[in-house]
Amino acid sequence: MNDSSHVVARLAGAIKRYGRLTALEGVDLQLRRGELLALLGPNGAGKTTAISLLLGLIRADAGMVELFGQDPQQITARRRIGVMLQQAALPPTLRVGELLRLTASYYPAPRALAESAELAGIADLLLRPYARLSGGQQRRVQFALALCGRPELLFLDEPTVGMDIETRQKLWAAIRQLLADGCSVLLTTHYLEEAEALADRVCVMARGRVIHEGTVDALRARVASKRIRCISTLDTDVVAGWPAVGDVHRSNERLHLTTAHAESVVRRLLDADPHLSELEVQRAGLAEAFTELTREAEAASAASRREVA
Ligand SMILES: Nc1ncnc2c1ncn2[C@@H]1O[C@H](COP(=O)(O)OP(=O)(O)OP(=O)(O)O)[C@@H](O)[C@H]1O
Repeated sequence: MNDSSHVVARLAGAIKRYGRLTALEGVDLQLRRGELLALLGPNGAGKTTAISLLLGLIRADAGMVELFGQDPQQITARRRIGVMLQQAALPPTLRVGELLRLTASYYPAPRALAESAELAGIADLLLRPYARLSGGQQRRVQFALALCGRPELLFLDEPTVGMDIETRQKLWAAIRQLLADGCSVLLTTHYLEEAEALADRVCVMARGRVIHEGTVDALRARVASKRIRCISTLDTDVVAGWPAVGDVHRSNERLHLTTAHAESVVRRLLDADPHLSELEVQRAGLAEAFTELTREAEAASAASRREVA
């Protein structure tokens, strides 16, 4: 899988500045055939900028940007991709079916209209004018437009914003089907459960840098925290003073705490409170891992700013 011939999109040392602001500070990123890479990060991290480089919408100030081994502005590379961005400017008077036919006509080997409509779950919307659709329906149409050209690589920038839960899960199922057919997907999302449900790999960005890259499990494992819950009368301030104990709080009779050393903390809890009951230990989810990583990156960046000053 590390063979470079499997790489469909690549940033290497990519730098992008907007005036005095450096939006990307040397970003490396690779997307391989048939995989879904989720690009995560807080607002302003540089995700959209990274995607815009790969789409050829903007140029890097330094570094390498490749789409199928070519300059992203090459039409031969662009014909192999499908794109769903956060904002879509589509002719409002056209009907959904007309929009699909028009978009498919730009591609050399598009899907049949019925297949695209079926995949995106919009078969019942084909005769409706685009502008009259609800926000969630418009997002589904945009998804259909992104996949109608039978792309080898799909860019999905926060695709499920504004969708209800059922629609979101249908879109996830469609994405899984595209992946199974060998399509690669670069997804940005603020919904961590979306990355957890779909991603082969995640790339976490903060302040224009990649601060973590790996599988969802590796990201979780990077954060050693476990959540412990139990019914106990122990004082939260006392427990908070124990070594390796993070946040401690109480809701009614239940004590909640986080720690990187679950075994030793559990032993100590049992020793300190013989009446302790309903003990539960859970590993941290992606949300905790993500929060911890971005907090670390913030702290490191604040420290380097202090050094410079
Ligand atoms: N055209 C532009 N002109 C000036 N600054 C820009 C421009 N586009 C982006 N930026 C800045 O570059 C940085 C990265 O922005 P970007 O949109 O890539 O972040 P993002 O990770 O996609 O954020 P979000 O999650 O909010 O969509 C931000 O500080 C943003 O304000």
